[in-house]
Amino acid sequence: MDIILLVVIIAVVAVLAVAGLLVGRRRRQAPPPPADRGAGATGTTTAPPAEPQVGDDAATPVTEERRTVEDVTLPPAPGETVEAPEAPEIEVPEPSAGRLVRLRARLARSQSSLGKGLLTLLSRERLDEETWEEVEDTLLTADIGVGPTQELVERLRERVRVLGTRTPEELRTLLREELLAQLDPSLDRTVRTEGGVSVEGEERPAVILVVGVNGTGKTTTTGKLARVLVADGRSVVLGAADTFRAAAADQLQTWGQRVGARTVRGPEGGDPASVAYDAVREGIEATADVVLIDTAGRLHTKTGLMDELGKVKRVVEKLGPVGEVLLVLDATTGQNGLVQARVFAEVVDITGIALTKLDGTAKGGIVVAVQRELGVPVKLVGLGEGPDDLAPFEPEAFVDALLD
Ligand SMILES: Nc1nc2c(ncn2[C@@H]2O[C@H](COP(=O)(O)OP(=O)(O)OP(=O)(O)O)[C@@H](O)[C@H]2O)c(=O)[nH]1
Repeated sequence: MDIILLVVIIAVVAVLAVAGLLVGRRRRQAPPPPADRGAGATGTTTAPPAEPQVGDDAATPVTEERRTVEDVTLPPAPGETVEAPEAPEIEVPEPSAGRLVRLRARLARSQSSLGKGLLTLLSRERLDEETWEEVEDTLLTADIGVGPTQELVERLRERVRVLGTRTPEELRTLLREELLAQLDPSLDRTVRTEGGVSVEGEERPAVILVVGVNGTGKTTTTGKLARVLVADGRSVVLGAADTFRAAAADQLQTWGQRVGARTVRGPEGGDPASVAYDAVREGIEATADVVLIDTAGRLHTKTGLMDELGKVKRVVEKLGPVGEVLLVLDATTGQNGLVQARVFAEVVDITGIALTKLDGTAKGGIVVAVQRELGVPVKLVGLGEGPDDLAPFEPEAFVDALLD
């Protein structure tokens, strides 16, 4: 009998000890503060209580209001249609035709010292040596370059001499013609967006490589160009081959999303050529009209740049031809821009120039200088930070704005 009593006592003590241990462990696992549970439920009295979390103490009383079936989002019943989450609104950019005319006031403002300055000088009663020197200085200050300046001054002197007396109208016409001649209006300035054909004879989207030093507005220009192309009825795939900076890919993707263009990107620091290849493949699969590839220009040595851009081009050309290599130059950097242009031209065949930030400099003459330097036309000009502030370059509209 005594033994049975002893066994019962030992069993009771053991059960109590085990129960004590369990309760102690639970207490140590502090439950999360109520505010952390269920984002959005904080601060409101009507919000449904949060879902219980793993590790919550079942003994903690639920003091919040009970949720009703209306408060809980239930999974759809079989066959029930669910509304898709709202897609980001796609913008309809304005057509590219006539953009330069729209932006004319901006050009007139920034370049007035060139156009109006020249007109004022040429309207002087006596055109002596000193005045011609001032004409020359005005042209040089506007970064037209030494060769074109000498040519222009020579031609102006000759024509003014032949003209004799000059009316303001005659002077304007004369200056307009001579400035226009320096811009060479006969150059083909269309951005090449016709698709190509692969070596196997299959149709391919047009491929445009955008190159240039970082900070010139390259990524912004690629994004703006996507808008220009979409505005003109082309479907576009973007390739974020500037893999050095994740923010550049994010920036490009945002531009793309705004006009419904997909952006192909790779890991930060990944192989730019591989991103470019994937972008073109995506363009082929999606039967896009144009694949626009933003490349990196952060390379300090010419060999590095050559290796990288050369590789991007070679790899892309395995899929189809590259129709256009656009060099982005910042007009505000003046002669430095020309140095960059020279380096890039040695590395890759440039087919067109996009000159940015013309709204922020009086040095519009760089258009003439860079065309002369590379023998390649300026095809696009950037005239502001707005999404539609990139315009196809039209020499006539440009000169008219200078002389406004
Ligand atoms: N005023 C003006 N600003 C411009 C123009 N084009 C670009 N920008 C600005 O120039 C700055 C640099 O542009 P980005 O596109 O970031 O330059 P990036 O060359 O791609 O440089 P990374 O992003 O470092 O590769 C941005 O603030 C643009 O808004 C232009 O035509 N006019």
